[in-house]
Amino acid sequence: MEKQIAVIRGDGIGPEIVDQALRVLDAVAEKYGHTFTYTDVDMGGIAIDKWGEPLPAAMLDKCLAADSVLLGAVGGPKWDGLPGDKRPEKGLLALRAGMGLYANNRPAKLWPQLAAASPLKPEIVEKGIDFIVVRELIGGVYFGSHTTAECGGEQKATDVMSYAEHEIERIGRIAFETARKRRNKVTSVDKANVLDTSRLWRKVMHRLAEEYPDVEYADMLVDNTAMQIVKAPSQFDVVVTENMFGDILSDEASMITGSIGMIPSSSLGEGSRGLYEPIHGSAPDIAGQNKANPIGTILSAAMMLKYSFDLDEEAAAIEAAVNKALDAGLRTGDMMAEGCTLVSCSEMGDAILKNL
Ligand SMILES: NC(=O)c1ccc[n+]([C@@H]2O[C@H](COP(=O)([O-])OP(=O)(O)OC[C@H]3O[C@@H](n4cnc5c(N)ncnc54)[C@H](O)[C@@H]3O)[C@@H](O)[C@H]2O)c1
Ligand SMILES: CC(C)[C@H](C(=O)O)[C@@H](O)C(=O)O
Ligand SMILES: [Mg+2]
Repeated sequence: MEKQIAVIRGDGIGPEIVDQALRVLDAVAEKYGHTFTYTDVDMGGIAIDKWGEPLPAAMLDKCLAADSVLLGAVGGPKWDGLPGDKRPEKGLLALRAGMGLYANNRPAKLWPQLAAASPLKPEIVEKGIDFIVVRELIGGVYFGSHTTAECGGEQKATDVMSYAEHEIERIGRIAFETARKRRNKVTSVDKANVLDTSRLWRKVMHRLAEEYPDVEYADMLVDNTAMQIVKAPSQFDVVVTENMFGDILSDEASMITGSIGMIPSSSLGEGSRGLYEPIHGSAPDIAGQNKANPIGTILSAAMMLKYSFDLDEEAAAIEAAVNKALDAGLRTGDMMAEGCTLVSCSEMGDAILKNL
């Protein structure tokens, strides 16, 4: 199979972790007789420095012309002072919207080897942590208008949150279909006791739940969900929610599985082309030190093989190679535990490559 992949290394630890994922993709290509070619795309802080904007139109075009897109992470303190529409993160939002990627799939699955790295009590961990946050990705407050204006002698800032029924329905369908392939349970998370967007969200989800009578359905308020994720995570199978709630809950969900550095994600729209990225950020505190955990990015590459290219066996081979590295007790600093061996980002890459 021949595939062309747009590669966005981005900022901070982005280049380090993406390089490890590309080594793994190359090894898979060689082993299974595929050809993967890569097109470099500048996005985020590096694009601001080079081109004056976080996602130049030509860079979005490169992504739209590719079969899929692999991303490290963007952002960092260097660009923090910039206005909202000029920041590196704006490039990421423009990319997601420009590619029409409304469905962000963020698995929170505990690798048994990392049970000791979870901050939860062992009796909670033992019950199992294996759920998916299905996050709406191109609507809500992220994409409403953002303004700051003078008002009565002080500044007033406004961010508008809105959702149309069709935006809720399409992500809801993804959640119900995903649940059918898993344990048949959807928890829809909202703030319907306060927000109109959430009341509409709930109405549309209830309509869909009637279409999927075989799927167990529950509503949950977002504050309670934040609490339930640490108290009893085994109750969740598919958690579907709007953009900002999904951003926050997926970081929380990642941490109970041991480390945010382990969690991959896929972002998909109508076609097979997707954006694959770890859920964490550019980790400026450890950037350039070869310390970052590359596994979230490597597993994102595996998700790309599976969801965009239908290469299930190849994706499973990558997951098995990661599993072996964890079995051997290799850990980057973020998930280090007693009795394990501390390795660098590239050494983790070496081990996963060897296991392939
Ligand atoms: N998708 C993205 O590109 C993305 C996602 C989240 C944050 N960001 C941006 O990243 C910058 C830093 O954000 P932040 O510090 O709030 O979040 P972060 O996820 O970058 O880091 C939070 C903490 O987790 C650690 N961490 C994250 N990924 C790790 C990995 N792979 N291995 C080991 N440790 C890891 C970091 O060292 C840090 O202590 C900000 O500019 C933010 O906007 C980008
Ligand atoms: C960097 C930021 C815009 C982004 C988001 O909020 O979606 C990040 O936190 C993520 O989780 O991918
Ligand atoms: Mg986030």
